[in-house]
Amino acid sequence: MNWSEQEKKNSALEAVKQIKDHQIIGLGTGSTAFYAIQAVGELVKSGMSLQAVATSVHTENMAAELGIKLLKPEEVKEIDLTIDGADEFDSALNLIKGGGGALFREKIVASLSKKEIIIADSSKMVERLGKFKIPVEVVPFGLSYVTQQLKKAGAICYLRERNDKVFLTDNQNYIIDADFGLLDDPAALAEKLNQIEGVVAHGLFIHLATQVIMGKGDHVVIYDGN
Ligand SMILES: O=C[C@H](O)[C@H](O)[C@H](O)COP(=O)(O)O
Repeated sequence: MNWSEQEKKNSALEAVKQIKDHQIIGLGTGSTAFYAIQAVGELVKSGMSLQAVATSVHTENMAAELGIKLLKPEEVKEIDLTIDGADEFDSALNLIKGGGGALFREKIVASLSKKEIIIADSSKMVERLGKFKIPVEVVPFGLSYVTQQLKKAGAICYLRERNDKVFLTDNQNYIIDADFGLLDDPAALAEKLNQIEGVVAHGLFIHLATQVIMGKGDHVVIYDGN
């Protein structure tokens, strides 16, 4: 296992230690969340009674294979603890998420969660957010309008593709990867993006993370939010 995979795994295993019996757990999406989902599967196998809400179809499938009992978000009032990855985080624990396209469900699950733990390898920590383009999920009907509005706001826009086809999210929407450069004020930009009709969700997660657990070499560093 290379160093970044080891950091991902260490951060995931550290986060999973916070899970208690009978909790409802939010399961993230991506290559870091993968290790956490595996570890939750182990806890269930060892006899813990856990239920989970998944943030993507991919995670849903993985959890089902591991025998983790799944709930739909509409069936829960709140989630005790969510463990998810991020593409970037800063010292205020603001995040960019959505590299895998799961941002909308991830944001709903994060918003339902009493505790949102972000797990990451050390490459994800940045001084200023924005090197990673901001994923913006858009209803196909609104593509042209939203693209124009993002450009007006200063972004260079890339419609996400996969295998030479337009990428579709689990919600059958498109993703525009919006390059705003390095951000001076992520919260202000998040507010601006929230105002655009046709935007389902964007990848700026402001004040949603309770804690970031970052793998660094062979240990982990824990950052707590305010
Ligand atoms: O849509 C995907 C999610 O936001 C992921 O949590 C994020 O892209 C980080 O993924 P990874 O752990 O694979 O770097």
